[in-house]
Amino acid sequence: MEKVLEVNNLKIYYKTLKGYVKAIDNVSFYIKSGEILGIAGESGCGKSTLGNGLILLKPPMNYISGEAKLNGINLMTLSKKEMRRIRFKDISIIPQYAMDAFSPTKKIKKFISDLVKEHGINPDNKFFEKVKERLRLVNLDESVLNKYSVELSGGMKQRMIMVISTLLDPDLLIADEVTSALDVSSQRYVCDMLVKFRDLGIIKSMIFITHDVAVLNQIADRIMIMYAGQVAEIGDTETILHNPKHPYTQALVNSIPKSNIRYKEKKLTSIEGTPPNLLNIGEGCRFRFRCPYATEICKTKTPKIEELSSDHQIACWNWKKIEGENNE
Ligand SMILES: Nc1ncnc2c1ncn2[C@@H]1O[C@H](COP(=O)(O)OP(=O)(O)OP(=O)(O)O)[C@@H](O)[C@H]1O
Repeated sequence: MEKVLEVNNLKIYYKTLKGYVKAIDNVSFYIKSGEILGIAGESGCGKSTLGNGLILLKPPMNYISGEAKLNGINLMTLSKKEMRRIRFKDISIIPQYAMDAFSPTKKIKKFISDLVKEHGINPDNKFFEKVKERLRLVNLDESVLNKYSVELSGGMKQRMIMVISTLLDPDLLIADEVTSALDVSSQRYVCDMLVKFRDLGIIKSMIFITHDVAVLNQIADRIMIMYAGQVAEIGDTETILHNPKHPYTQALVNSIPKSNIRYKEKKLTSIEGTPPNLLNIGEGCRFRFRCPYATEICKTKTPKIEELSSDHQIACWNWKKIEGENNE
């Protein structure tokens, strides 16, 4: 099994005047070649810090320890120059709010030309033939190249961004909240397109970040659930969405409106409380303040990642007890 990305005990903190915000705190996971890993969790759990940190570690982000190896090379210790060579080509990101990144004063063609020139690529006719081929793939007419971004709809812009971010066929694409500003049918289209990009080998693998765990049913092979800067549970999509073991994953999945129940009729079971402040946060399970199953050990010791199978990991002291109670 070829691992495109291997993250081990990664810690990325924000340095602030009051201390460290422990946004990524001892996070480990991997992504196999050809795989789409969904990352979900509430706002502030560290999803974007993880995605952005893999691409560009910039202040106040501080790399503390651990590793994130892309094809065996630890991204965390690369120089700025080395990272610039890899970015866009080997690892690429569609950042949150990417749609706002287009310049209003540049036509799309000029925007693309300037971008690729920064990465040492000559935007000649041959290059634009490839761009047009990719545009056809996402059902965009090549005339969009001569338009300004304001002339494109939200869905068109998102498709344009998918094309641009994958132009150099990166091994790993990080898609951060790419569906959150879209209506349901555009969401589905974007997911289908990204899967197609993977199936065609344009990208090898992908991290798909979202606050909406339900979307992952359409796109992810495996899912990593994060809570307050740490991993709560990782498993294949079927397990996470239909047989989760961590109480946080269970609460998150229970809050998904079921498709056979009309939204208004379904009383959503929201998770009471809010995530903890990550500033100088200490030991103990970070979910304990909201967890109905928390016990003494949860207050003092951070749960270790336990391997239920090679593809299913969980960080909860009490998952077996919870399972026993649920089965009673
Ligand atoms: N520049 C910063 N300085 C200090 N703390 C920050 C900074 N950016 C983010 N944080 C904190 O880091 C933690 C993780 O934030 P992050 O944006 O990665 O979460 P997220 O899951 O992507 O949330 P969202 O979906 O709202 O972007 C949060 O506690 C957040 O307040």
